Amino acid sequence: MKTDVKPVLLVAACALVDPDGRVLIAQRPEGKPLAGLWEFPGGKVEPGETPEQTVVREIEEELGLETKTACLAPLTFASHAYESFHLLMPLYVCRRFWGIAQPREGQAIKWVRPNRLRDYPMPPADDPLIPFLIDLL
Ligand SMILES: Nc1nc2c([nH]c(=O)n2[C@@H]2O[C@H](COP(=O)(O)OP(=O)(O)OP(=O)(O)O)[C@@H](O)[C@H]2O)c(=O)[nH]1
Repeated sequence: MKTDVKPVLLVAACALVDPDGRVLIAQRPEGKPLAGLWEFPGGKVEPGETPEQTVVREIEEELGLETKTACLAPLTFASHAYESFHLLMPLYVCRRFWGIAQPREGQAIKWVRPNRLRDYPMPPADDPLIPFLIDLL
């Protein structure tokens, strides 16, 4: 039997929740893997960072929003085998952030009710996360 060894990639992502209980999703720009799919803000955990620090940094870089690690609550995680790596992605929820979300990297963004998330094609790793957001919100 062939053993399938893939590197584990740690990515931290966050569901930003607005006062109406809507969640922010961003569309991956052209030219990136999985372009056109909608995803939660976040990115790869860089050496020396905690996953919470990654989320705080990425939200600032991608959306111009400020938050703090203490404002992130863990909700669930994705564990998904992609072709060349295995994604491990904690999903945090954040209701306390400052600023107005502005797409800073050419991506489209949308605030969406969790029960409408299925209207937006997301990466396969994200599908199992949606029921947790529906239950929470
Ligand atoms: N941020 C984010 N990434 C996700 C989600 N779902 C999912 O499968 N991913 C995967 O996790 C990885 C995120 O890495 P990233 O956004 O930092 O990396 P990237 O591919 O844009 O590359 P780069 O930023 O190094 O250019 C990608 O492979 C992406 O497809 C999600 O909901 N949010």
